[in-house]
Amino acid sequence: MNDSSIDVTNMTVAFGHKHALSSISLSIKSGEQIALIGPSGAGKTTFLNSLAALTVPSEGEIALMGQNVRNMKDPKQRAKTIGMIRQQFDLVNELPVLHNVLAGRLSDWGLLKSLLSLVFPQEKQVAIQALKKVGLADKLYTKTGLLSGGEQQRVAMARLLLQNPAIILADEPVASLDPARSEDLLQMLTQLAAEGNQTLIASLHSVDYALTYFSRVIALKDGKIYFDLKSNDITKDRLSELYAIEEEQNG
Ligand SMILES: Nc1ncnc2c1ncn2[C@@H]1O[C@H](COP(=O)(O)OP(=O)(O)OP(=O)(O)O)[C@@H](O)[C@H]1O
Repeated sequence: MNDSSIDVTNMTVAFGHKHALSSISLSIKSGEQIALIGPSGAGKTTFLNSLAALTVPSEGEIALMGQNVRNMKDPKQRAKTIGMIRQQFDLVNELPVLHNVLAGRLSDWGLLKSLLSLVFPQEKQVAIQALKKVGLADKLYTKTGLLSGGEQQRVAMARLLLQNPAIILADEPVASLDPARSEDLLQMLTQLAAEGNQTLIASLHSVDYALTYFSRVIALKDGKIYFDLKSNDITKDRLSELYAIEEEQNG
């Protein structure tokens, strides 16, 4: 049975006196696709970073595939469990596209073999297949830094295909893309995750994209869950309340 579930219990993340997240509890089943929305500063990035073990909660527990994240020390196991696409893509600009995609195998192979892997034809074929899937087969040997933002995002997705984690986290994956490319990327990301039976959580600033591409939407506000609903059940009023700018009460 392919388990890629997530269970968060009473998670609080504090930065000094500031509570970026307060007592968050939720469960996500294997294969669910979830959009994370909410105003700036609501805690979306902090939530994703906590699942990826990049931020350590001050209280509470996170279980990925039934295992406590705190005990997941082995980088190989972590890479098989969680993969993250971030706004800055984390690609090496000086290297060709193909090398960046093969870096998806880094945790399996170590740096040297990943870089040398181009001499192993079958590994190269796997990377080429991934690049074909994201529509970049003609850019194998292009220097990654010369690609547009949208193309670089696709390289990051191809790398994720090679890493093949059980859970995919995407932090504002379309932030730097125009509307057509944003739709294209979200379509591809949700389709690839569905094909791989991977759990997907993507934070998005666009409510339209959240409602179009995701069946469940979790809204954060001031570090708390504001709502956790099926897309079909979300009303305009709830969204207006979520994004309302609260006036400072003076005097
Ligand atoms: N390393 C940090 N140190 C101190 N405060 C932080 C740190 N990281 C986040 N915060 C604070 O925690 C809160 C949540 O930030 P977070 O980046 O998670 O929000 P977000 O919902 O992702 O925002 P945005 O949509 O603007 O990216 C904010 O008030 C932010 O200033």
